[in-house]
Amino acid sequence: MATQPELTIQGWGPTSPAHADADLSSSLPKAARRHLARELGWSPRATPPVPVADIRVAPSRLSEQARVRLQVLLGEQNVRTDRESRLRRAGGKSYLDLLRRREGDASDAPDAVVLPGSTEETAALLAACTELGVVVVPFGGGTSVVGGLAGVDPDDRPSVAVDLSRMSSVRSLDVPSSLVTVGPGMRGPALEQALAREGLTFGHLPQSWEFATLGGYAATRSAGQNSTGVGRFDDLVAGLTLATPSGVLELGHPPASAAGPDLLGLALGSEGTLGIITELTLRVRPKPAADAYEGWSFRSWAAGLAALQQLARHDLLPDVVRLSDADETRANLLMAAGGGARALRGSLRARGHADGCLVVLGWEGLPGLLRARRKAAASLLRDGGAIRLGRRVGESWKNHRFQAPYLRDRLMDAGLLVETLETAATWSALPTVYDAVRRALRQSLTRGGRRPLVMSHVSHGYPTGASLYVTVLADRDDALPIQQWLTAKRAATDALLAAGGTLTHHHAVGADHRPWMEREVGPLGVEVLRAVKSRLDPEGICNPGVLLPE
Ligand SMILES: Cc1cc2nc3c(=O)[nH]c(=O)nc-3n(C[C@H](O)[C@H](O)[C@H](O)COP(=O)(O)OP(=O)(O)OC[C@H]3O[C@@H](n4cnc5c(N)ncnc54)[C@H](O)[C@@H]3O)c2cc1C
Repeated sequence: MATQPELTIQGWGPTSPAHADADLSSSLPKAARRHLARELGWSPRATPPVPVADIRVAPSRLSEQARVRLQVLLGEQNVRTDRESRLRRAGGKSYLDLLRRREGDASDAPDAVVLPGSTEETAALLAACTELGVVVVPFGGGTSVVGGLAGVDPDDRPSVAVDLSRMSSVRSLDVPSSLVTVGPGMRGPALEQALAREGLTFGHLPQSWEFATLGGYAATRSAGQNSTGVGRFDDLVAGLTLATPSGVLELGHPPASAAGPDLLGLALGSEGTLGIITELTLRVRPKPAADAYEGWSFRSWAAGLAALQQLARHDLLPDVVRLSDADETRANLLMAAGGGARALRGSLRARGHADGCLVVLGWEGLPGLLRARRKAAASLLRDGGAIRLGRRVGESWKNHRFQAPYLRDRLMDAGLLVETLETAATWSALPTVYDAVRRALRQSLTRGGRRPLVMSHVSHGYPTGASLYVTVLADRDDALPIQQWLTAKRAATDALLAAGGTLTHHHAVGADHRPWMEREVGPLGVEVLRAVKSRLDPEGICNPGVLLPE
């Protein structure tokens, strides 16, 4: 089991503090900084995080009796109550998480961190915690952006973060069946490395790929940048093991079974509320023999959406599809430094696409098939009014696909609110949802004449619709930063649901979306989920603060 780098406490990246020597001027070209200042009415100001040593962590509430019991089960070194271990497992990486950590607040840190090494140890741990009245919060990569690790318990019992990093290796590989079985703490880079030796790939590439875990993806029903082609994470799970306080469930029967409702679906997206995923069997595929990433431009958002809908209808969606609206396109073009980017901006202006919408398409697979799909799609795109910008734009996106979270830290350092939200809608509802979210965010975040910048893209296409991903930047209200975002998020969520969007397309429910869960699945739906939970987790110790409404 190789050691995986730890995520920094107050931001993104493998070191702490993240990229300490980088600042906004070295991270963002001058033209992009000027654009942001103009759009937002914001002047960069230094708002650095407090030193990590000053972050407040309350004393552990785990009793001596509980600590000894867990140590007997897992070994002394796998039950940790030191400040550093607890601080590193406090919450996730949403804007609110980062704000709190940057301000020196880690009051949500677990009382201890425990590291089971097997399904049997995990099951025994859950049984012991049920008896002891200790809450368990599974901890994968700690990249939740919806408060999935908040550990809030209505009964205020002590809590342990169950760190799954000891279970992070490939357990078996069945090449003829294209199946790999892994531990839940494994991350994408390590899995890809192991599969590459056999000419295989898994291909799930969310932006958090460097740090998130396979167990976390399953627990949140994640989607990756290539999900239009390879499928969402839940499509790629052939089976899993779920350790619960009431016993162990082995779910999923590849290649297929008609034995009643699929119980595997209960574990996918369960966010640690039913138990802990201790093993996953995943579908893999041969490494693509060829790929082609390219850029196209539409004159308008509406034209872009219509063209993507045509591609979807004719089963011609590429493996990666990202259509940016005019605001996101402008910002992306300004962020790309160098002569090539300047020439591209000039050429778009000359062709009447100065306020156009960029779409990145990524194709992967066998060369002949790839050529045929691209050719057929190109003809539909041209019919829809698109102009081809070539491979350079697509390759540039591909090369920078994991960079945005690093930039977020620098923007926060300079006094900005930076957050994202996401939804999905049918092709017919998508334009309304887009308008509604933008309006709600703009109304909520405009203050003193300063407006936010709301940038969106459509990605993850389906025959029936697509996901909508929104990035919002605004001048931060330094007096009430948390309240500022909570108000905006509430307005945006109400608006997108009213317009026909889903509560979440891939970030999951966590603590943040709980208040709307009943609206998504209905009161009876919530009761069904509660009934399952009370059978598997009778004392309600499994991540009580998420998914199900209070
Ligand atoms: C910068 C950034 C970019 C992101 N980009 C994407 C993206 O492109 N696509 C996407 O889908 N998401 C994205 N996310 C969100 C996040 O990465 C996903 O939700 C991911 O699936 C979480 O995985 P994790 O291992 O970090 O889980 P954690 O954050 O550790 O946990 C998430 C939830 O799952 C539970 N959990 C974790 N492991 C297990 C387990 N083994 N058994 C049971 N429950 C478990 C936790 O208790 C928690 O409720 C992004 C987040 C960040 C910060």
